[in-house]
Amino acid sequence: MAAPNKLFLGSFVHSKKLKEIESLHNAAVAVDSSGKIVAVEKDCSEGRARETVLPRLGWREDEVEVVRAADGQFFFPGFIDTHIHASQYPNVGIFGESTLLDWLKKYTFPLEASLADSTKARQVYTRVIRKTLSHGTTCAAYYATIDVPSTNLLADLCHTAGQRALVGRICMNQNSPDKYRDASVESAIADTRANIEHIRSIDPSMALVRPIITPRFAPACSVDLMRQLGALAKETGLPIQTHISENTAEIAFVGELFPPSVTGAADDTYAAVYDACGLLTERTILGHAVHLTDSEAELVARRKAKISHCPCSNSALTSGAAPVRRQFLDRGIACGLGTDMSGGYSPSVLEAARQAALVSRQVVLSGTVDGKREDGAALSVDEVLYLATRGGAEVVGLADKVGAFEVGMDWDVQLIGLNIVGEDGEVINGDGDGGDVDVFGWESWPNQVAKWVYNGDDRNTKKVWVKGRLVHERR
Ligand SMILES: O=c1[nH]c(=O)c2nc[nH]c2[nH]1
Repeated sequence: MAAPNKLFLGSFVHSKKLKEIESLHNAAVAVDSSGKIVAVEKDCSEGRARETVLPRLGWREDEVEVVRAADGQFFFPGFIDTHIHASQYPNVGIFGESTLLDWLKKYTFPLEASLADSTKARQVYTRVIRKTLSHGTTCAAYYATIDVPSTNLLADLCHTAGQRALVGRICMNQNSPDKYRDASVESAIADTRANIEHIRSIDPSMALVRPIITPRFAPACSVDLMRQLGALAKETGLPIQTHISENTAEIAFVGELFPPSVTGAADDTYAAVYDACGLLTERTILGHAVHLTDSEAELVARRKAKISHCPCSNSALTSGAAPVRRQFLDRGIACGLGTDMSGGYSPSVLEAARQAALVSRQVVLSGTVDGKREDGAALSVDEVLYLATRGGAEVVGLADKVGAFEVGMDWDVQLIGLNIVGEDGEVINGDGDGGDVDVFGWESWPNQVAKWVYNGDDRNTKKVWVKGRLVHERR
């Protein structure tokens, strides 16, 4: 049976631009049976919506499902996690004192290798999808593992659960454990193609799930492998995801492994290595980019590659504080947020937004970076929410499809609920499960949203839809 047309009523909050959040109250948004927004009406009561909007759309009242945001609730675009390792979820919060290269060896490679067990993979991936949806993540750029069947399974599970996803089979053929690496460049390419074919078979129009070419990071890939993956991306037009300049030891290792004589690059910088291999494209998502030099950032901007800022992980693994404004935003580089679970300790993009705001203040406090003052580095609530939604949409190549309430976009949305505190100090609305965000009634809308950003969690995410389909409801 076709999904019904839907009419959403109440308050809507979304980013218009990087520095501008818009709140619409007493508004109506109509969503057709394919999940597309077909009308956005400001100052529109339910009665007016029924009298004018529905007839204009040719919709019969009795065929329309009406969803109302109650007092203390508002609709907000779904979050986009631009960098998340689905396979690492069981390790979330487990990183000890390690930094990137020893963390990979001690915690990460053994866990990823173990997911070749299909029972374990199903258990972990099912949980990851449920968990991220419950935190309002409507779209995720997932790294899986090198194993084809379980990576295919992740794609299947996203498709069934209704989560929009980019799913990547990891490629790594050097500086990796003997039992967890691609046997050859040929097998890595063949396995990547097999994963691409599988995803095309379950979602031929890539409406929900699409493949993404995934060289893990330069140290784990030979030049030949990176070049062939660059060629595959060109041949297929598919996006690419990888890591760049996360940690200073990693960057030094890249310099040792890939001198210009090996890559043919102009220099031995990390970005130049990827560029020489055809991996720096306008469809490339670069995770981290904490320590890019100015000339690397300029190269990234020229190639129109995108950046996933992963503040939780950058702090947890002591990688550094990325100067987001100076290096990315001021250069016009598209930037979104990544949880980078389990380098990051949380599956929540809201947590990543909060940490992006806090880490940006650490960048200010650091005074100077490379002799440059960082006074303007602090990111506002409006800016981190932009990165979590519209910025992320641009990073994953869906800027015209998701991230805001605009006619023509898909209804990928979360319903947020906050506690309203009555005169007796008790919460007077909701289901008694409203989390930590208490609203007293005198806060402006921007301040209510700020309270959600700094104190909210999955208890505030009451419902989640992707392409108009309800994919999570908090019980
Ligand atoms: O945060 C990270 N997580 C990883 O799994 C990884 N692999 C390479 N570089 C990485 N960084």
